[in-house]
Amino acid sequence: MTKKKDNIRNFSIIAHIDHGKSTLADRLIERSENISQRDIKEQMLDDMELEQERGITIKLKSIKIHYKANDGKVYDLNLIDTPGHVDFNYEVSRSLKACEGAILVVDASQGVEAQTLANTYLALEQDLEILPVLNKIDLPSARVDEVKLEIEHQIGLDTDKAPLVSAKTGLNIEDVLEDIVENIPAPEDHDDKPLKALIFDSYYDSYVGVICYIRVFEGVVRPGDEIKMMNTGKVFEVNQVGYTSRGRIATKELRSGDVGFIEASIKQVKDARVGDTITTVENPTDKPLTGYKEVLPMVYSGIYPAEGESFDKLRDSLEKLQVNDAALVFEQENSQALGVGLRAGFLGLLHMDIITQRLEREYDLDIIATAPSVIYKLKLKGQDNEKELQNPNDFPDPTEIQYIKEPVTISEIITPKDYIGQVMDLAQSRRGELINMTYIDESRVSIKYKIPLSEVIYNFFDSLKSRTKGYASLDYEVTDYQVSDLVKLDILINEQNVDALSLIVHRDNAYSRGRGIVEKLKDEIPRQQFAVPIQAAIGGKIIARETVRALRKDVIAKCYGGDISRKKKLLEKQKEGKKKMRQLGNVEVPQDAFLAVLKLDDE
Ligand SMILES: Nc1nc2c(ncn2[C@@H]2O[C@H](COP(=O)(O)OP(=O)(O)OP(=O)(O)O)[C@@H](O)[C@H]2O)c(=O)[nH]1
Repeated sequence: MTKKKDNIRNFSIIAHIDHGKSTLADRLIERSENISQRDIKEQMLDDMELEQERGITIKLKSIKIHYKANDGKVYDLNLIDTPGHVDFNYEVSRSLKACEGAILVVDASQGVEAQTLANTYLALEQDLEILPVLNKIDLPSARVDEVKLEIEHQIGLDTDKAPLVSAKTGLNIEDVLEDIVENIPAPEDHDDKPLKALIFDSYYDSYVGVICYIRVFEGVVRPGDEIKMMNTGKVFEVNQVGYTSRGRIATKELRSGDVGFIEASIKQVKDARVGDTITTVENPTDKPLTGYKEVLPMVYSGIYPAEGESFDKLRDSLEKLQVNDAALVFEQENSQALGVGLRAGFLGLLHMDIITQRLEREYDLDIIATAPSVIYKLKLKGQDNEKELQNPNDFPDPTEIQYIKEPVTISEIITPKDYIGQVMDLAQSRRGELINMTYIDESRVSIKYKIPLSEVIYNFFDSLKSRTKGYASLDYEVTDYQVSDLVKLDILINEQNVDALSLIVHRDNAYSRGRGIVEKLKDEIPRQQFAVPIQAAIGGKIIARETVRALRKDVIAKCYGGDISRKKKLLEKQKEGKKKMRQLGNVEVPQDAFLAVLKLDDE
């Protein structure tokens, strides 16, 4: 039998969003012997500013907790943080692979939700021991017994001994730590084998280069070792190894079973990709760990500097973000309407939102993002190969198309049964095909649909939330490509095609999308000296039209001598409108108009 590293436990915390994962992590870390209560920042594992504001976990990290258990022994508990959003599922799976077990946090007032299940499945795929914990038992709305039953019925986990905690007040936190020590398997001892370590996160630091967070499965790694990334083939010399606790703490080596970091003067995270296997050049292991995947962007959008901003600054800023984000890709593109910009690929809309917000906040840039598009597969007549298509402006002449395929998802929606009707309405309006519907308990159902990805990314989640008063949850995965009747929808302002507003849509939705957009633009575009027609068209055929009527003389002249505050208001309004205008031909269009197209809702 293989020897075990009996003083080590490697675990993650998994949960549905907002069920208290980060709060519980903080409480566990507080119990660590070498960190005093005072040093704990709120939400210690989520230390990026944006993460804190949005209350979500984006970057993975690990932290070592020294815990003296009831058996009198001191354990190294390595807590590995996982992001909580579907966009980052691959990273979640790599983090879980680094562990032997997972704490499944379930909010005792909310019960099992879509992501509770989805994350549990991810953990089961990695063969982890899963320990359920009921959180928020301090809430009057907590329904411990019911939620225990839900966990037993839906997930099949025994909840008899599940700790009942309040991460907020710290109640029963000790039970969780004891549960970890007793029930999560210790890692195996393979110190004598060649090095085999998994990168489960990598992060760029401007002083030391990329810091790789790793789990060593076999062998030992020390400073001075020449290491090789088995999937990318890159070779580096290790400068330092160690673990994270209050900060990064250097050690002389990391051995099998350990979780820690490696620094090796690596310049960009692309060279130390999440999921890659590290071995040594001198004594390499024969096979890399399984499950490595190069993360590929799912949605693309044009990112343009706003009026008065420099393109070079935009490109430099995105390059800086890319150093730390292997999933972010971009290339230059030109728009007639918006000039030189970049076409960037993202894992999903949240990822896109995070990047655009970071550009605005950390790099102080004003940008315009065009409507996100998924990646289509296109085959032209007389050609043998499919091509990828993600920019509406590359849409070919329809007569040349043999077929276009679009990515489709399996989407699981969990909702209270009172909202089944609304959910089905929504899914059907988004070209959803029902796969099945199962009752989770008397009050809630899980509904599975096959829905095109483009429909899921287009406000689906927000519409779902508003139709179900926030109760429904969503999880989706792209499973397939299917042939679809897609067209390019053009938007014309003052008879000129605005390429940055073009979209690829399903023919059945083209009319309503076109109508929605022209109506929205009519509200967004201020009156000019002349009437401005706004049209939506498919292949030159106009399908919707609105007109922004011409301005009547000076707006202020009318309230001459009148109420001064009203006059001020008007002026302010004009000024605000002026602030972010974009000249399209001879029409001034506010930048917000581009956003309006993105935010368009069908409610
Ligand atoms: N009443 C009560 N509130 C809690 C408890 N644990 C967490 N919360 C609150 O629930 C909210 C979500 O907690 P987080 O720890 O941020 O949840 P999370 O699961 O980490 O969320 P993500 O990182 O966004 O996935 C916060 O407002 C917490 O203060 C608890 O035991 N009782």
